[in-house]
Amino acid sequence: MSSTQGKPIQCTAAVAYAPGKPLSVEQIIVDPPKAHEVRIKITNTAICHTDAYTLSGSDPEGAFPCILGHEGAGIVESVGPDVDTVKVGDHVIALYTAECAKCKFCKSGKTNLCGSVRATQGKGVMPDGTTRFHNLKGEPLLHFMGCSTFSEYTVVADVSVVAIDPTAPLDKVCLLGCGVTTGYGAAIKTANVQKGDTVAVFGAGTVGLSVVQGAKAREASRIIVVDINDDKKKWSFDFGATDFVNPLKDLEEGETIVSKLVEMTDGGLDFTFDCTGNVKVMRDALEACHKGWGQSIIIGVAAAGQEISTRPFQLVTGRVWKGSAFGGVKGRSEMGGLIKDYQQGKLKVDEFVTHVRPFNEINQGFEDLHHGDCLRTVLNF
Ligand SMILES: NC(=O)C1=CN([C@@H]2O[C@H](COP(=O)(O)OP(=O)(O)OC[C@H]3O[C@@H](n4cnc5c(N)ncnc54)[C@H](OP(=O)(O)O)[C@@H]3O)[C@@H](O)[C@H]2O)C=CC1
Ligand SMILES: N[C@@H](CCC(=O)N[C@@H](CSC=O)C(=O)NCC(=O)O)C(=O)O
Ligand SMILES: [Zn+2]
Ligand SMILES: [Zn+2]
Repeated sequence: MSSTQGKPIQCTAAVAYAPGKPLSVEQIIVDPPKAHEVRIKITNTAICHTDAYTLSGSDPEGAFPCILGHEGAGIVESVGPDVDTVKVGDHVIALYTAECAKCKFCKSGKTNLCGSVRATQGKGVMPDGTTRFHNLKGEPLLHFMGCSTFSEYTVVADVSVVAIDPTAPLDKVCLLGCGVTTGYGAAIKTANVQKGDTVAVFGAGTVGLSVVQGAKAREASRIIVVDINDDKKKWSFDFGATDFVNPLKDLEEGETIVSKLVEMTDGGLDFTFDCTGNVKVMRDALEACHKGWGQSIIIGVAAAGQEISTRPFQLVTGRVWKGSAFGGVKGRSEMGGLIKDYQQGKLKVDEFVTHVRPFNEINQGFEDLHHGDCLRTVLNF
């Protein structure tokens, strides 16, 4: 039993008090876990583009003040009553896509989305409707995506955490909490890319490059990365791309990115993936699909008020628009397999860690995201 069990803990966290404002690195109080809750000592967290999106104020679910962060790993400090899936000392990854194994979604066998805690998660509270965080003035602080990994200690629902092999390095596998799993899973689960398929990936960030490595693992014949930043070219080839197209530089007069891709692949792609969150790119990605069967997978998160559009004829003629959350991966039952793939050298993770910073440099970590030389910044507590 830990000496802190059952007691509030004072620790460092980064509080998002208002959209568009830097995070405030300060001391907060983290209450003990209630029934079916787990308190985790976070050792490492990375910053995902989605954290920046919510902090910017573009997220319709964004509620402040809150503690952001959802790509984190750590060690269980204590558990509340009725928790039997993890125990004190377990090494864990927080899951923004819960898996309860009991709800209609989990039992359907058709989706990795779980209905057990999603409604309260979207409101920034624990399943009982309250928060476990407050600042030193006693003001409550909201949770985020059921994870809130930008705090040295966090409390999550027991369905939102998975124990992992303790030999896996937490400062690397924290990336399996979102970006790497999302892209890799989108290729191998949502799209289920097969040997010989042609694939185009729009946006060569951590998510897009993870799609690339999933497509490569499935032996896709052509993996074309489309990105507006030439600095992403080398990484694209390193992760398995066969071609790189920069639509700002590589198009002839009269050519569009759609016509270029259709021409490169004799009629269009078997699979395309949007990993940008830009709705115009989503349209291009759909329209670059092969007539009759091409599927376009939307992964990117678009700002509030944005909508996708295309001519319905694109769908009438057999192209399919799909979405993917957390790569279609069921976190509690499938994370162990991804960790094994990583440990056996089949899944690249370390290569995404381009920047490492102490936790108190978190605001500089958000700045890193805007630079072409950054895939992921990992923060150490
Ligand atoms: N559905 C899900 O489960 C998840 C969704 N996401 C979402 O996925 C998206 C990608 O995340 P992440 O990889 O972390 O983000 P990044 O910002 O690292 O990657 C996005 C990439 O797209 C490039 N890009 C921007 N605009 C265009 C364009 N018009 N055409 C081609 N490329 C473009 C960016 O270039 P530049 O660097 O020059 O801006 C960057 O290289 C985000 O929208 C994120 O919110 C993330 C995780 C899970
Ligand atoms: N809150 C946003 C929705 C954001 C979103 O689509 N999130 C992705 C994960 S992004 C991770 O970095 C997701 O999994 N969505 C499924 C879900 O249940 O949230 C909004 O309201 O637009
Ligand atoms: Zn994310
Ligand atoms: Zn469920």
